[in-house]
Amino acid sequence: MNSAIIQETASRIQPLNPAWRAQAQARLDRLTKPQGSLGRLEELAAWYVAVREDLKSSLKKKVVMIFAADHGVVAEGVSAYPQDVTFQMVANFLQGGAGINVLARHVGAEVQVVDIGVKYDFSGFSGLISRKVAFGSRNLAQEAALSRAEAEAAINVGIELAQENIAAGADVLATGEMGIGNTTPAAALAAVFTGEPAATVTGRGTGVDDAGYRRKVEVIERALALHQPDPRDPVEVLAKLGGLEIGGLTGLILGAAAARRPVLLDGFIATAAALVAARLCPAVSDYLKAAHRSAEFGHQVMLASLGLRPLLDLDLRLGEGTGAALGINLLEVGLKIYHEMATFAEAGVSGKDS
Ligand SMILES: O=C(O)c1ccc[n+]([C@@H]2O[C@H](COP(=O)([O-])O)[C@@H](O)[C@H]2O)c1
Ligand SMILES: Cc1cc2nc[nH]c2cc1C
Repeated sequence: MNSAIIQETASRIQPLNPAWRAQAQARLDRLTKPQGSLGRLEELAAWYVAVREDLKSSLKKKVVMIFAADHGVVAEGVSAYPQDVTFQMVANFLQGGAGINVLARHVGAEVQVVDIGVKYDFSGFSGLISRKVAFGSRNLAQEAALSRAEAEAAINVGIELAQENIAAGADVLATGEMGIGNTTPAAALAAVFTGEPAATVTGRGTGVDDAGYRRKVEVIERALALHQPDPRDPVEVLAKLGGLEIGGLTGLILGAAAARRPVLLDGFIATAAALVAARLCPAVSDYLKAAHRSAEFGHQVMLASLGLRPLLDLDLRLGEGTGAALGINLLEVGLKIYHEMATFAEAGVSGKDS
């Protein structure tokens, strides 16, 4: 049933119609500036218009969705922090004290926190979206991180939450995640989908030392040798290598694109989810902007394979959706330029050919 929903959602995603982008660019070219001089702010505005298929489209409701989950692979010593930080940070998000809360407040975005697979019982917590598929994934170095049914359920959670948010008026969705250990499955997914060796797409995550880094690369190599994942079956790859939050983000991306809503990608883990989504439906990348290039080694390789050029390069490697939140600001600025700047005719300024 979930697999049919995933297929149906992917089948509704259409490549962007370039006529909308061209019409938006025609207006941008009439504004009082040398043509193209607002660079990527113009690109963002034209992209948003093309995604929404509306020359008057506004950007009001902005949502950052944080999917949180745990990872059995932490038993291999691949993170610099203990697993409990996942649930502790979920509590911090709900109290408004995390980095993402500060940045989301700054850009006027709502933060939603989804328990899709944290190894903790949150009964009694308020404000949390409870969509737990399992109490964490299993250790991908030893066995499949998820069953295929769990992977599909996680993707389906993301699709449903995208649909609910869009029905409630969300204009843009920003990806967030929290999960101690999740740069390991993200790097493993990157290796499978880009075809690069593990060492080329693996970084230090929360900051493992040299020995931890060597262990991490070795764990990923072992997992790839064990599972022999076939990139032509992206859901199976996700199941073997994991991450329930990565599955949730995959669904969020698919659900948003199917409903013509733009998605701002955060860093390394969000981009791993985008790789899964793009294998399910290549046209999905039309609906994505990479908000930033993470300092996590290997992120650039993933972005290049998706054909995405990051907007910001701030050496961020926090996750949570922090880079994506900053991208919201740029998108909003691009649209303000598009809507509010005077044209040459309105301002009585001489154009290039007059
Ligand atoms: O978004 C990124 O590029 C990013 C890069 C490195 C680390 N993180 C965050 O750090 C956690 C994963 O790091 P690790 O070392 O535990 O695998 C997880 O909670 C992510 O949100 C995020
Ligand atoms: C404290 C902390 C906050 C985080 N936010 C996202 N990943 C994180 C990892 C740690 C360790």
